Amino acid sequence: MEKKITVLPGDGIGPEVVASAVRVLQVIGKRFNHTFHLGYATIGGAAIDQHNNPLPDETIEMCENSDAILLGAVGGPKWDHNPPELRPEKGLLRIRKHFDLFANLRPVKAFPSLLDASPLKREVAENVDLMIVRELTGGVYFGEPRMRTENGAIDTTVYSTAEVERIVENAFELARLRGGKLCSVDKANVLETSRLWREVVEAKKKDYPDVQVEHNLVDSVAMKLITNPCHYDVVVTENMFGDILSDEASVITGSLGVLPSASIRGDNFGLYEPVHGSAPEIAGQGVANPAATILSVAMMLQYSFGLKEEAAEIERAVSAVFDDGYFTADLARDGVRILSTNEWTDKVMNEIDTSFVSESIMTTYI
Ligand SMILES: NC(=O)c1ccc[n+]([C@@H]2O[C@H](COP(=O)([O-])OP(=O)(O)OC[C@H]3O[C@@H](n4cnc5c(N)ncnc54)[C@H](O)[C@@H]3O)[C@@H](O)[C@H]2O)c1
Ligand SMILES: CC(C)[C@H](C(=O)O)[C@@H](O)C(=O)O
Ligand SMILES: [Mg+2]
Repeated sequence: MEKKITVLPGDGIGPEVVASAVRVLQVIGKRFNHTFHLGYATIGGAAIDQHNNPLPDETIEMCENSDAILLGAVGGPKWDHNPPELRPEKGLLRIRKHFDLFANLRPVKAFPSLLDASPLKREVAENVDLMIVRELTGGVYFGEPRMRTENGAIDTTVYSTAEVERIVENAFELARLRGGKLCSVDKANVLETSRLWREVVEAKKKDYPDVQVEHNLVDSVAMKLITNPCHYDVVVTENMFGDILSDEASVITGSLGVLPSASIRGDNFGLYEPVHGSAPEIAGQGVANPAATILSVAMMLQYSFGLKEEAAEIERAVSAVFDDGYFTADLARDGVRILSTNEWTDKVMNEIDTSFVSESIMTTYI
């Protein structure tokens, strides 16, 4: 198979974890005989510095000519006081909106060898296997008006019925393929958009008699996700609730550094990025955990390219390296071996192919 991937390293630890994920992609390409053509472009703070624009036109153009996008992370203190249109995060929001990537899948799976790194008791965290389906192109992130007023500020949560229907449908389909359980999360006791959300879920559930549905308020889910995470299979929710709940859910696994994500829209195209951010305080030190970005590549292989065996091989390799007792600093505890980002990536590559990679399978286009 031959595919074009646009790589957007971004800011902070973004370039470090993306470099690791690209190396793992190379070794997979070699072992399974695929050619991945990579084109690099800027986004976020790096793009502001070079082009005075967090999402330059040339980046959009390269992505439009690709089969998938791999992104690191954006943001950092350097740009925190920029005007809203010149913030790194604006580039991320724009690329999601431009490509209509409305479904953000954030799987949360406990790796057995990481359980001791979780602040939760082993019996609470083990066997967790849930999927947060976060609506990604609507809600308060994009609603108008948004502005400063004379005596305050305004943000607006907006959802159309169609926007809710498509994400809810997506979640029902996933629940059908997984454990058959769907928890819809809202704040229907307060918000009008949440009451619409609940109505849409109720209407759609007639088409999915095989899926068991519950509605829960977001504040209560924030608590139950920690006290009883095994209860959940698919969790579907609006943009901001999904953002918050997914970072919260990462503590179950031991580190935010292991949570991948896929942002998709119903065809094969998608953007793949770790759930975490640019972690500026550890950037440039070679200590970041690349697992989330490597696992995001696995999601790309599965969702955009239909390469299930290759995706499973990456997941197996990551798990095996943890099982062998190798971790990055975010997962440090007594009795484990701490490796740098690159050393840990080497271990994963070795798991996949002991002879590593030939540069010839990689070509840079554009
Ligand atoms: N998708 C994205 O690009 C994205 C997501 C979240 C935050 N951000 C941006 O990142 C910047 C920093 O935000 P933050 O500190 O709130 O969140 P963050 O996710 O960058 O970091 C939160 C904590 O987790 C740690 N961490 C995160 N990823 C890690 C990894 N791979 N390995 C080891 N430790 C890791 C960090 O060191 C920090 O302690 C902000 O500018 C924010 O806007 C970007
Ligand atoms: C950086 C920020 C805009 C982004 C979001 O809130 O969606 C991040 O937190 C994420 O989870 O991808
Ligand atoms: Mg977030």
